[in-house]
Amino acid sequence: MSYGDTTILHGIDLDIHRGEIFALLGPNGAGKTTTVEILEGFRQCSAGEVRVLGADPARGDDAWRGRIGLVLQYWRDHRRWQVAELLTHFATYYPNPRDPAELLALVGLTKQAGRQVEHLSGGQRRRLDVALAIVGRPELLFLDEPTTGFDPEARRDFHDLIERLARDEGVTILLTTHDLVEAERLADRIAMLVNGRIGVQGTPTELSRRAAAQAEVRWTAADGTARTERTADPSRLVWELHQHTGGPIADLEVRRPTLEDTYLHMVHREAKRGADGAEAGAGAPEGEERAA
Ligand SMILES: Nc1ncnc2c1ncn2[C@@H]1O[C@H](COP(=O)(O)OP(=O)(O)OP(=O)(O)O)[C@@H](O)[C@H]1O
Repeated sequence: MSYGDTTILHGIDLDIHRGEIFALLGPNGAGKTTTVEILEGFRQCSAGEVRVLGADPARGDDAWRGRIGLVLQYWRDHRRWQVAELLTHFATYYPNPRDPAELLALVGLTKQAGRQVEHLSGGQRRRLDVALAIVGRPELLFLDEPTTGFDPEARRDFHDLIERLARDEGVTILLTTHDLVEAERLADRIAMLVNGRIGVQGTPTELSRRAAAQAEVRWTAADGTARTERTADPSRLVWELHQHTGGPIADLEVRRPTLEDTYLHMVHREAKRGADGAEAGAGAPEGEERAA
Protein backbone atom coordinates (compact mmCIF):
# COMPACT_ATOMS: atom_id res chain seq x y z
CA MET A 1 0.00 0.00 0.00
CA SER A 2 1.46 3.33 -1.04
CA TYR A 3 0.30 6.89 -0.75
CA GLY A 4 2.00 8.62 -3.66
CA ASP A 5 5.70 7.76 -3.46
CA THR A 6 5.48 6.67 0.16
CA THR A 7 5.08 2.96 0.84
CA ILE A 8 3.02 2.41 4.00
CA LEU A 9 2.57 -1.39 3.95
CA HIS A 10 5.35 -3.61 2.61
CA GLY A 11 3.51 -6.81 1.78
CA ILE A 12 1.35 -7.78 4.74
CA ASP A 13 0.76 -11.53 4.57
CA LEU A 14 -1.78 -12.94 6.99
CA ASP A 15 -4.75 -15.28 7.25
CA ILE A 16 -7.47 -14.72 9.80
CA HIS A 17 -9.51 -17.82 10.52
CA ARG A 18 -13.26 -17.95 10.90
CA GLY A 19 -14.36 -17.55 14.52
CA GLU A 20 -11.05 -16.33 15.90
CA ILE A 21 -10.18 -13.10 17.66
CA PHE A 22 -7.17 -11.66 15.90
CA ALA A 23 -5.31 -8.65 17.29
CA LEU A 24 -3.16 -6.32 15.25
CA LEU A 25 -0.63 -4.51 17.42
CA GLY A 26 1.90 -1.86 16.57
CA PRO A 27 3.16 1.62 17.40
CA ASN A 28 1.54 4.81 16.10
CA GLY A 29 1.79 5.06 12.34
CA ALA A 30 2.66 1.37 11.89
CA GLY A 31 -0.16 0.88 9.38
CA LYS A 32 -2.87 -0.83 11.45
CA THR A 33 -5.73 1.47 10.43
CA THR A 34 -4.61 1.41 6.81
CA THR A 35 -4.66 -2.41 6.89
CA VAL A 36 -8.10 -2.49 8.49
CA GLU A 37 -9.48 0.07 6.03
CA ILE A 38 -8.25 -2.04 3.10
CA LEU A 39 -9.97 -5.10 4.59
CA GLU A 40 -13.16 -3.09 5.16
CA GLY A 41 -13.15 -1.95 1.54
CA PHE A 42 -12.62 1.73 2.33
CA ARG A 43 -9.17 1.86 0.75
CA GLN A 44 -7.96 0.13 -2.35
CA CYS A 45 -4.52 -1.40 -1.97
CA SER A 46 -1.89 -0.47 -4.53
CA ALA A 47 -0.78 -4.09 -5.08
CA GLY A 48 -1.37 -7.58 -3.80
CA GLU A 49 -4.46 -9.66 -3.15
CA VAL A 50 -7.05 -9.31 -0.41
CA ARG A 51 -9.96 -11.65 0.27
CA VAL A 52 -12.53 -11.02 3.00
CA LEU A 53 -15.43 -13.48 3.33
CA GLY A 54 -14.51 -14.72 -0.12
CA ALA A 55 -14.65 -11.34 -1.86
CA ASP A 56 -12.32 -8.54 -2.82
CA PRO A 57 -13.35 -5.84 -0.31
CA ALA A 58 -12.83 -3.07 -2.85
CA ARG A 59 -15.67 -4.68 -4.87
CA GLY A 60 -17.85 -5.82 -1.97
CA ASP A 61 -21.56 -5.42 -2.70
CA ASP A 62 -24.37 -4.64 -0.22
CA ALA A 63 -24.87 -8.33 0.65
CA TRP A 64 -21.17 -8.63 1.49
CA ARG A 65 -21.21 -5.38 3.45
CA GLY A 66 -24.20 -6.64 5.45
CA ARG A 67 -22.05 -9.55 6.71
CA ILE A 68 -19.39 -7.33 8.25
CA GLY A 69 -19.58 -5.01 11.22
CA LEU A 70 -17.45 -1.94 11.56
CA VAL A 71 -17.25 1.29 13.41
CA LEU A 72 -18.35 4.03 11.08
CA GLN A 73 -17.33 7.63 11.40
CA TYR A 74 -20.33 9.24 9.77
CA TRP A 75 -22.87 8.41 12.47
CA ARG A 76 -21.07 11.00 14.57
CA ASP A 77 -22.92 13.56 12.46
CA HIS A 78 -26.09 12.34 14.20
CA ARG A 79 -25.18 14.16 17.39
CA ARG A 80 -28.70 15.29 18.21
CA TRP A 81 -30.21 11.82 17.80
CA GLN A 82 -31.13 9.89 20.88
CA VAL A 83 -29.13 6.72 21.50
CA ALA A 84 -32.04 4.26 21.12
CA GLU A 85 -33.38 6.17 18.13
CA LEU A 86 -30.05 5.96 16.31
CA LEU A 87 -29.70 2.26 17.01
CA THR A 88 -33.27 1.56 15.85
CA HIS A 89 -32.59 3.56 12.70
CA PHE A 90 -29.40 1.61 11.90
CA ALA A 91 -31.19 -1.68 12.60
CA THR A 92 -33.47 -1.01 9.62
CA TYR A 93 -30.48 -1.36 7.27
CA TYR A 94 -30.12 -5.07 8.05
CA PRO A 95 -32.29 -8.11 7.27
CA ASN A 96 -31.99 -9.73 10.70
CA PRO A 97 -30.95 -7.06 13.22
CA ARG A 98 -30.56 -7.43 16.95
CA ASP A 99 -33.28 -5.99 19.15
CA PRO A 100 -32.11 -2.43 19.99
CA ALA A 101 -33.23 -2.68 23.66
CA GLU A 102 -31.35 -5.96 24.14
CA LEU A 103 -28.33 -4.48 22.44
CA LEU A 104 -28.36 -1.44 24.74
CA ALA A 105 -28.37 -3.79 27.71
CA LEU A 106 -25.55 -5.81 26.16
CA VAL A 107 -23.27 -2.76 25.87
CA GLY A 108 -24.44 -1.22 29.16
CA LEU A 109 -26.23 1.81 27.72
CA THR A 110 -29.79 1.13 28.88
CA LYS A 111 -29.76 4.15 31.18
CA GLN A 112 -28.57 6.36 28.33
CA ALA A 113 -31.23 5.14 25.83
CA GLY A 114 -33.02 8.50 25.74
CA ARG A 115 -29.91 10.66 25.87
CA GLN A 116 -28.69 12.65 22.89
CA VAL A 117 -25.50 11.26 21.35
CA GLU A 118 -23.68 14.56 21.88
CA HIS A 119 -24.26 14.27 25.63
CA LEU A 120 -22.56 10.88 25.99
CA SER A 121 -19.14 10.56 27.58
CA GLY A 122 -16.21 9.39 25.44
CA GLY A 123 -16.40 5.84 26.77
CA GLN A 124 -20.19 5.73 26.30
CA ARG A 125 -19.73 6.79 22.66
CA ARG A 126 -17.30 3.95 22.10
CA ARG A 127 -19.91 1.55 23.54
CA LEU A 128 -22.41 3.00 21.11
CA ASP A 129 -19.83 2.50 18.33
CA VAL A 130 -19.68 -1.17 19.23
CA ALA A 131 -23.48 -1.46 19.46
CA LEU A 132 -23.83 0.05 15.97
CA ALA A 133 -21.15 -2.29 14.66
CA ILE A 134 -22.97 -5.42 15.86
CA VAL A 135 -26.61 -4.41 15.33
CA GLY A 136 -26.69 -6.31 12.00
CA ARG A 137 -25.33 -9.57 13.52
CA PRO A 138 -22.09 -9.48 11.54
CA GLU A 139 -20.04 -12.61 10.81
CA LEU A 140 -16.91 -10.50 10.87
CA LEU A 141 -16.34 -7.55 13.14
CA PHE A 142 -13.63 -4.91 12.74
CA LEU A 143 -12.75 -2.97 15.86
CA ASP A 144 -10.10 -0.27 15.57
CA GLU A 145 -8.86 0.65 19.06
CA PRO A 146 -12.28 -0.03 20.58
CA THR A 147 -11.48 0.54 24.25
CA THR A 148 -9.70 3.88 24.03
CA GLY A 149 -11.10 6.01 26.83
CA PHE A 150 -12.81 3.14 28.67
CA ASP A 151 -12.64 2.99 32.45
CA PRO A 152 -11.49 -0.37 33.91
CA GLU A 153 -15.05 -1.62 34.50
CA ALA A 154 -16.21 -0.67 31.00
CA ARG A 155 -13.11 -2.35 29.61
CA ARG A 156 -13.88 -5.57 31.47
CA ASP A 157 -17.53 -5.48 30.31
CA PHE A 158 -16.34 -4.91 26.77
CA HIS A 159 -13.92 -7.85 26.95
CA ASP A 160 -16.74 -10.08 28.20
CA LEU A 161 -18.91 -8.93 25.30
CA ILE A 162 -16.20 -9.59 22.70
CA GLU A 163 -15.52 -13.04 24.12
CA ARG A 164 -19.23 -13.84 24.10
CA LEU A 165 -19.58 -12.74 20.46
CA ALA A 166 -16.64 -14.88 19.41
CA ARG A 167 -17.26 -17.99 21.56
CA ASP A 168 -21.08 -18.14 21.57
CA GLU A 169 -21.93 -16.64 18.19
CA GLY A 170 -18.83 -17.56 16.20
CA VAL A 171 -18.16 -13.98 15.13
CA THR A 172 -14.68 -13.43 13.67
CA ILE A 173 -13.10 -10.36 15.22
CA LEU A 174 -10.20 -8.27 14.00
CA LEU A 175 -9.10 -5.88 16.66
CA THR A 176 -6.40 -3.22 16.68
CA THR A 177 -5.21 -2.08 20.05
CA HIS A 178 -2.35 -0.45 21.95
CA ASP A 179 -3.35 -2.32 25.08
CA LEU A 180 -1.12 -5.39 25.34
CA VAL A 181 -3.02 -6.78 28.29
CA GLU A 182 -6.20 -6.55 26.23
CA ALA A 183 -4.56 -8.34 23.30
CA GLU A 184 -3.17 -11.04 25.57
CA ARG A 185 -6.52 -11.58 27.24
CA LEU A 186 -8.72 -11.57 24.14
CA ALA A 187 -6.75 -12.66 21.12
CA ASP A 188 -6.39 -16.19 19.83
CA ARG A 189 -3.60 -14.89 17.62
CA ILE A 190 -1.67 -11.65 17.38
CA ALA A 191 0.33 -9.98 14.62
CA MET A 192 2.74 -7.20 15.48
CA LEU A 193 3.09 -4.58 12.79
CA VAL A 194 6.06 -2.20 12.72
CA ASN A 195 6.88 0.18 9.88
CA GLY A 196 4.35 -1.48 7.63
CA ARG A 197 5.67 -5.02 8.10
CA ILE A 198 4.55 -7.91 10.24
CA GLY A 199 7.43 -8.54 12.62
CA VAL A 200 6.00 -11.55 14.40
CA GLN A 201 2.69 -13.35 14.63
CA GLY A 202 1.39 -16.20 16.74
CA THR A 203 -0.62 -17.00 19.83
CA PRO A 204 -0.04 -14.75 22.87
CA THR A 205 1.91 -17.55 24.55
CA GLU A 206 4.13 -18.12 21.51
CA LEU A 207 4.88 -14.40 21.27
CA SER A 208 5.62 -14.06 24.97
CA ARG A 209 8.23 -16.78 24.65
CA ARG A 210 9.91 -15.02 21.76
CA ALA A 211 11.34 -12.08 23.71
CA ALA A 212 13.62 -14.18 25.82
CA ALA A 213 13.55 -17.84 26.67
CA GLN A 214 14.77 -16.98 30.15
CA ALA A 215 12.76 -16.06 33.18
CA GLU A 216 13.92 -13.37 35.57
CA VAL A 217 14.30 -14.30 39.25
CA ARG A 218 14.59 -11.50 41.81
CA TRP A 219 15.15 -11.78 45.53
CA THR A 220 16.86 -10.02 48.42
CA ALA A 221 20.04 -11.70 49.62
CA ALA A 222 20.94 -12.23 53.29
CA ASP A 223 23.13 -9.10 53.25
CA GLY A 224 20.13 -7.04 52.11
CA THR A 225 21.24 -6.54 48.49
CA ALA A 226 18.69 -6.92 45.72
CA ARG A 227 19.63 -9.72 43.33
CA THR A 228 18.41 -10.51 39.84
CA GLU A 229 19.29 -13.54 37.75
CA ARG A 230 18.07 -14.77 34.38
CA THR A 231 17.61 -18.48 33.94
CA ALA A 232 15.90 -20.98 31.68
CA ASP A 233 15.14 -23.12 34.76
CA PRO A 234 13.73 -20.82 37.47
CA SER A 235 12.41 -23.63 39.66
CA ARG A 236 15.92 -25.07 39.93
CA LEU A 237 17.39 -21.70 40.85
CA VAL A 238 14.71 -21.17 43.50
CA TRP A 239 15.34 -24.67 44.86
CA GLU A 240 19.09 -23.97 45.05
CA LEU A 241 18.49 -20.65 46.78
CA HIS A 242 16.22 -22.34 49.24
CA GLN A 243 18.84 -25.01 49.95
CA HIS A 244 21.41 -22.27 50.39
CA THR A 245 19.41 -20.05 52.75
CA GLY A 246 17.73 -22.95 54.52
CA GLY A 247 14.61 -20.84 54.92
CA PRO A 248 12.32 -18.40 53.16
CA ILE A 249 13.80 -16.39 50.28
CA ALA A 250 13.12 -12.71 50.90
CA ASP A 251 11.13 -10.75 48.29
CA LEU A 252 11.19 -13.69 45.87
CA GLU A 253 9.74 -12.91 42.46
CA VAL A 254 9.80 -15.04 39.30
CA ARG A 255 8.88 -13.18 36.16
CA ARG A 256 8.20 -14.92 32.88
CA PRO A 257 8.73 -12.91 29.67
CA THR A 258 5.52 -11.10 28.75
CA LEU A 259 3.91 -10.02 25.51
CA GLU A 260 5.09 -6.53 26.38
CA ASP A 261 8.71 -7.74 26.40
CA THR A 262 8.29 -9.14 22.89
CA TYR A 263 6.57 -6.01 21.70
CA LEU A 264 9.17 -3.62 23.07
CA HIS A 265 12.00 -5.83 21.86
CA MET A 266 10.57 -5.79 18.36
CA VAL A 267 9.84 -2.08 18.28
CA HIS A 268 13.35 -1.26 19.53
CA ARG A 269 14.90 -3.62 17.01
CA GLU A 270 13.01 -1.96 14.16
CA ALA A 271 13.86 1.53 15.45
CA LYS A 272 17.55 0.54 15.56
CA ARG A 273 17.36 -0.80 12.02
CA GLY A 274 15.83 2.47 10.89
CA ALA A 275 18.59 4.42 12.67
CA ASP A 276 21.27 2.19 11.11
CA GLY A 277 19.79 2.92 7.71
CA ALA A 278 19.09 -0.75 7.10
CA GLU A 279 15.94 -1.72 5.32
CA ALA A 280 13.66 -2.32 8.29
CA GLY A 281 12.23 -5.79 8.58
CA ALA A 282 13.63 -7.04 5.29
CA GLY A 283 14.53 -10.70 4.94
CA ALA A 284 13.09 -13.24 7.32
CA PRO A 285 11.89 -11.47 10.45
CA GLU A 286 10.49 -14.64 11.98
CA GLY A 287 13.82 -16.51 11.84
CA GLU A 288 15.71 -13.52 13.05
CA GLU A 289 13.32 -13.07 15.94
CA ARG A 290 13.93 -16.65 16.98
CA ALA A 291 17.67 -16.20 16.75
CA ALA A 292 17.37 -13.06 18.89
N1 LIG B 1 -4.43 9.39 3.43
C1 LIG B 1 -3.12 9.29 3.74
N2 LIG B 1 -2.18 9.87 2.96
C2 LIG B 1 -0.87 9.76 3.23
N3 LIG B 1 -0.38 9.08 4.30
C3 LIG B 1 -1.26 8.49 5.11
C4 LIG B 1 -2.68 8.57 4.89
N4 LIG B 1 -3.29 7.87 5.86
C5 LIG B 1 -2.32 7.39 6.67
N5 LIG B 1 -1.10 7.77 6.22
C6 LIG B 1 0.20 7.41 6.81
O1 LIG B 1 0.28 6.00 6.83
C7 LIG B 1 1.00 5.54 7.97
C8 LIG B 1 0.18 4.49 8.69
O2 LIG B 1 -0.97 5.12 9.26
P1 LIG B 1 -2.07 4.29 10.04
O3 LIG B 1 -3.14 5.24 10.42
O4 LIG B 1 -2.45 3.09 9.24
O5 LIG B 1 -1.24 3.84 11.31
P2 LIG B 1 -1.76 3.15 12.68
O6 LIG B 1 -0.88 1.98 12.89
O7 LIG B 1 -3.22 2.91 12.60
O8 LIG B 1 -1.42 4.29 13.73
P3 LIG B 1 -2.13 4.70 15.13
O9 LIG B 1 -1.72 3.69 16.14
O10 LIG B 1 -1.50 6.03 15.40
O11 LIG B 1 -3.61 4.77 14.89
C9 LIG B 1 1.31 6.78 8.81
O12 LIG B 1 2.64 7.16 8.57
C10 LIG B 1 0.34 7.82 8.28
O13 LIG B 1 0.90 9.10 8.39
